[in-house]
Amino acid sequence: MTNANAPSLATLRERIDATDAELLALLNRRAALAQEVGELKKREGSVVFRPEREAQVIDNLKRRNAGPLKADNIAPIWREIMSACRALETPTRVAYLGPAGTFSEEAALGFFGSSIVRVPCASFDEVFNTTAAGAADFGVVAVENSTEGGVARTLDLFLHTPLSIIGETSLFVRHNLLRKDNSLAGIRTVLAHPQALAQCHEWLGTHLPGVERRPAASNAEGARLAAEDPSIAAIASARAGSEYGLHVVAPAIQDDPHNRTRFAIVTDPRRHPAPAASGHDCTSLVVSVPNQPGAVHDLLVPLKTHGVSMTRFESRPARSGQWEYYFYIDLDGHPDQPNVAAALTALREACAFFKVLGAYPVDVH
Ligand SMILES: O=C(O)C(=O)C[C@]1(C(=O)O)C=C[C@@H](O)C=C1
Repeated sequence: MTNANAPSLATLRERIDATDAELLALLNRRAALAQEVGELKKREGSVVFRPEREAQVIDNLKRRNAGPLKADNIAPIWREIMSACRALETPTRVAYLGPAGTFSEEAALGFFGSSIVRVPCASFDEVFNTTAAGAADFGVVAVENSTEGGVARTLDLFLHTPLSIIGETSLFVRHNLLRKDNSLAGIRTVLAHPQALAQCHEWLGTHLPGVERRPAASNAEGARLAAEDPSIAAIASARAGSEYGLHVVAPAIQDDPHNRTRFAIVTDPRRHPAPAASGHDCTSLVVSVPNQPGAVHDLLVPLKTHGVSMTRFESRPARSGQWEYYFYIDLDGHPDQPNVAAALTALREACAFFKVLGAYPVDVH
């Protein structure tokens, strides 16, 4: 059915062009304001990136959104806008596990937007070291996966690093089998990061039984090598596939269709102070308790007493050979809140080892 009174395609496009011109003028007005903010911060000697402010901007807009734009589209659009505005104030150098095409890179772009200076690294250790040495302003590291649990190396590095967490972001992780030839026949080796091999364990057992599974430094590194040798298949993102010119031989091969990975954003607290409270924050700590009866129970008492919710509790061996553990704990709230501050003080007293890894706005979608 056609409506004789409905505007034509040409008319609608003219209106879109006019609206885009208005949007462009508004975006430039916003960019000029951000430049002024940048100059003010330079005079004050304060840092440019304010994750709590960016979280609040997105939160406010989501609340005001009258549609038809979907609420889920607000965060990605404004992250890009703020990324472009931030870049006018100062460049943001971000270290992550490379090479191009990794999920870590996707997480970095999702959190900071695309107006960043990319600093791809060969390992999680290198991400920490590069950021601590000041060659990057921020690092992005995988912390936990919904299928595989905690990322052991990152958790171990958190123990002694001078860096703090200032943000988090999570990604839906869809793995694909990538190869130079568009078939499963003749694959002799599957290359991927050990986490990805584990997340696709069942699929590999069913579809490529007996094929060697070899760990790679990253999925994208596996894809790069698969582009050089048709007997190698890689498990990586579709983005990595296009980056290295590979076919998606089998899409979405992760055993859990809801597979997600959570990333932490780290920085040097001497150069970038902790984010102020945003109103919707998380505080991450790592603690150990004396190896005696009731010690873990005692750890939880201050949280109950002060009404602080725990959103994550994970243990890692302390490597003392004594069955001692470090506990990685996420609390709901920010140390600026009196009940959270009181719970932290009580916890510090109950623990043999106590380190606040950071307090930061929870991921906003
Ligand atoms: O409000 C600020 O502090 C700004 O610098 C502006 C702005 C923005 O574009 O809205 C940009 C960078 C900061 O991370 C936060 C917000």
